[in-house]
Amino acid sequence: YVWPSPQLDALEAMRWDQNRFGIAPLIRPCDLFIFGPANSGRSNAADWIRTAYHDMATYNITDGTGGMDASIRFAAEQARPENAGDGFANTLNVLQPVSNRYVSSLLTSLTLIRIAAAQKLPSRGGRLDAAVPNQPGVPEPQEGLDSHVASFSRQGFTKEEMIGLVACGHTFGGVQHATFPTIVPDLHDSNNVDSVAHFDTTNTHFDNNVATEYISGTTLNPLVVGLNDTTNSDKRIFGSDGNATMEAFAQSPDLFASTCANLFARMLDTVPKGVQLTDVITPLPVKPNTIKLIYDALTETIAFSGEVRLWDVPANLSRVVRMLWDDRSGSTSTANNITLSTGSIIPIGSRHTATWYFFNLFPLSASSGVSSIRFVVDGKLEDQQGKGFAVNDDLVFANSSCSMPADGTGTFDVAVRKDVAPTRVYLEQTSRDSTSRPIIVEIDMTPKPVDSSKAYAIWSANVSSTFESYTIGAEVGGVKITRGLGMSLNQFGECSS
Ligand code: HEM
Repeated sequence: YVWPSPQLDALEAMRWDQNRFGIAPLIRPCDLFIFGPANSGRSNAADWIRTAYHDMATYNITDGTGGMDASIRFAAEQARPENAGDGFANTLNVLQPVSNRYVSSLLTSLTLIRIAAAQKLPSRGGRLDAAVPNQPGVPEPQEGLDSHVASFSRQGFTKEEMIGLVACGHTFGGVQHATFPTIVPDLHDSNNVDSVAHFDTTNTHFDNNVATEYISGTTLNPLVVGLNDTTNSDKRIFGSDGNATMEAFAQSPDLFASTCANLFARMLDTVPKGVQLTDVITPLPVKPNTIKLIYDALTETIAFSGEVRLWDVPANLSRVVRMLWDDRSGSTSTANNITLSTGSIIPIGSRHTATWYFFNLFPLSASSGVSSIRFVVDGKLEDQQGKGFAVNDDLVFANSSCSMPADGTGTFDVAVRKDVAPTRVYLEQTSRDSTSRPIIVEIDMTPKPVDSSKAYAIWSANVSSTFESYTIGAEVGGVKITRGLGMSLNQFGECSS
């Protein structure tokens, strides 16, 4: 995709740049469980994967209802017997706060699956959080094989795919005594105080041991060798094709990994009818980030700062990264270039690196502004195949914005370029609706008297929090536009009176 695209930029960062933008600390080490002691026997990873499946399993391929839409966040869904346990509430407690106008509540859980299961799994965005709970439909262990086959068929999976998906899910975690006391007894194990009977011996890792142990007859999977045969659903499912699929998985870790990557991708992309997923999101080789423009009316300048990420470039301390920019008229003066500060290298798992270069607050003439930037990396031009990286200087925060620490309030000033003529300018604040979906609340701004000697006019609004982050919104020619990096008042000075 072409940068900038606020939604794809956010999804790309969440998917690929986990160390900087999100959830890596919640899944490393693999057995991390933040809702209980280290010896609980449980893990965040297992909870999140089960959550993703239970969210999807309501899908009805006939009418396109249900599917991946974060409806599992509704208490009414979590209260159903098919959703026994606190794993869903735990998952949502962690992931919902990370969601925003561009990233749905369950996206991070999906991201985790992609990271855990197969880095190469294609990743798409565009899922939407449901407004109401879905119909029930998650399979339960006491059901017979025919019922499970019918259930997976309704979800869009064949019998063979059912065997695969269950094996791929059940390489993580296990069955808890507290939730399923008739399947798992109290284990009286000080290394597993929640008495979780794990599906395989490597329950926090993605590997084919669920299959090798099943085929070799050493499995302790409680849904295969449980004392009550009625709830041995994995035994019935795994054996339903004469063990052909499980044999093949046991013989080939690669086949297991690639099959699971496919099936997980299918599971994650099973969305309600009408939801349009994006193209596969791949990491941008060169990605500007945190581009910040701040107008100063006293000096008629714009302070300009930001950073750029180079993806998967070799470590090289002597690399020279320069930035060139076009002013608003599109012309590039040879003076419009700067060498960026030496990068910091952030490993992304064991497979990728992100190397960051920075530029800091240098003033541009407000009458010339900036329209586009490009980079030169060790002499090679990086400009999105000639398109450049567009930068908007039409609506920017003004440094006359100020806070009053005494009462935690303050004033935002937004500078509006005089040729723009918006009918409305407002601050955008992210809030939640009654079902916890992110929504944007608009705080109207009022124009100040115009100073004809300046390139920008100022619009103002008082806000009651110096910590809340706002972006800029405006209506121009009947169209709503969003601008700016989110900023809070405590990033500006104190008000003088
Ligand atoms: C017939 C189909 C299935 C049945 C009857 C079934 C049943 C169960 C049961 C009873 C548990 C124990 C939950 C607990 O104690 O908290 C469980 C755990 C789990 N299931 Fe399934 N499951 C099925 C399919 C799947 C699929 C398709 C996936 C994923 C693709 C999946 C992923 C998981 C995971 C990751 C756990 C471990 C949760 C944890 O340890 O916290 N399951 N399953």
